[in-house]
Amino acid sequence: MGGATARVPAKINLHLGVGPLRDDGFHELSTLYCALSLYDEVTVRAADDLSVTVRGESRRQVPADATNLAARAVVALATHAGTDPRVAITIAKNIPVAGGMAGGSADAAGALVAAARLWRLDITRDELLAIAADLGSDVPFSVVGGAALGTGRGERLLPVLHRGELHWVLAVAGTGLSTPDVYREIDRLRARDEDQPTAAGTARPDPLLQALASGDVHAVAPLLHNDLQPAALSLQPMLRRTLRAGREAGALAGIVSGSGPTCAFLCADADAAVSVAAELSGSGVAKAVRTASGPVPGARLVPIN
Ligand SMILES: C[C@](O)(CO)[C@H](O)COP(=O)(O)OP(=O)(O)OC[C@H]1O[C@@H](n2ccc(N)nc2=O)[C@H](O)[C@@H]1O
Ligand SMILES: Nc1ncnc2c1ncn2[C@@H]1O[C@H](COP(=O)(O)OP(=O)(O)OP(=O)(O)O)[C@@H](O)[C@H]1O
Repeated sequence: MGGATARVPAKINLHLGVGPLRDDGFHELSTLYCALSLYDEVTVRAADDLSVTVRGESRRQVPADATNLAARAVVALATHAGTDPRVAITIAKNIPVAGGMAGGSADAAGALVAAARLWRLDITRDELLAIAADLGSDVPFSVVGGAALGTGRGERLLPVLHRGELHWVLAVAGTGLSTPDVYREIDRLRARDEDQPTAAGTARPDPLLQALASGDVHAVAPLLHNDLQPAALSLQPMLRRTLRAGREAGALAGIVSGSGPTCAFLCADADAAVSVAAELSGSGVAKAVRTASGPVPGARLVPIN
């Protein structure tokens, strides 16, 4: 029986502005997404039952049942298309789990793209993106990739101009953070300290957009911003040490990635990233240290040889 495989990148948010809590339980965002060269691979094959197999070091942290976001994606697509959803899904997991890098969203996006191919669906990009948005706020970006401005709850995307490649070091923490917990914590901190001088809210990050278009990493570095960082630091105070260690190791800037706890360090070039990664690895502040670059394209079918 045939199969299809999609390769999907992780993401970081170069800017994450969090506005007010909406009536539907989501926060209004203004975010600049960037896809990074750290990939999961999702394969779907026709089968007698819907099943999920996860491979990779972190496989035990990922549900291998119908609650897996990739399985939910396949069911949502099959329902939309009136197709039998029974496929065997295999996820080669490489993106940190519960790390703030949209790992589950990447797998959902990969499952959509691979299943659409397996079933030879005649589905428009907009239909696919609408299904993606129902699965999670980050899923449309995992489909699209590159660099994009996200508004609404993060699902409304506008591609942005970017020049050159940015080089990153990622410090992966030993314990994950739950995204809803981090949003709840920012609400708690905001209710406590009504004055939020550093919050970006829903303003568009124009200076960062210009810096990204110019391709000047030294202009980009001081403009990285994450409104969720105080909440992630409040829940995992050790991350302060990680951020300090990255800067001391020679990174131009460091931020918590999305809802954390992965910390992302922007470096001057690929050589600098290798040297920062080596130094961070020795400092013992992270469970794992990786290098990656971006922006890279979103979910793509892997050609079958
Ligand atoms: C932190 C980010 O990764 C930044 O890109 C995203 O905002 C999170 O996106 P995601 O993991 O796809 O999140 P979803 O699965 O859509 O939502 C999970 C939970 O996160 C919170 N959530 C998410 C997105 C948003 N704009 N406001 C929120 O408050 C809500 O409590 C929601 O129930
Ligand atoms: N395919 C999947 N991969 C990883 N986690 C999954 C998957 N499906 C369901 N989950 C569950 O979702 C939780 C969040 O995992 P995920 O790796 O997506 O977090 P995240 O990267 O912090 O998300 P985001 O950056 O989108 O907020 C995990 O604890 C896991 O139990």
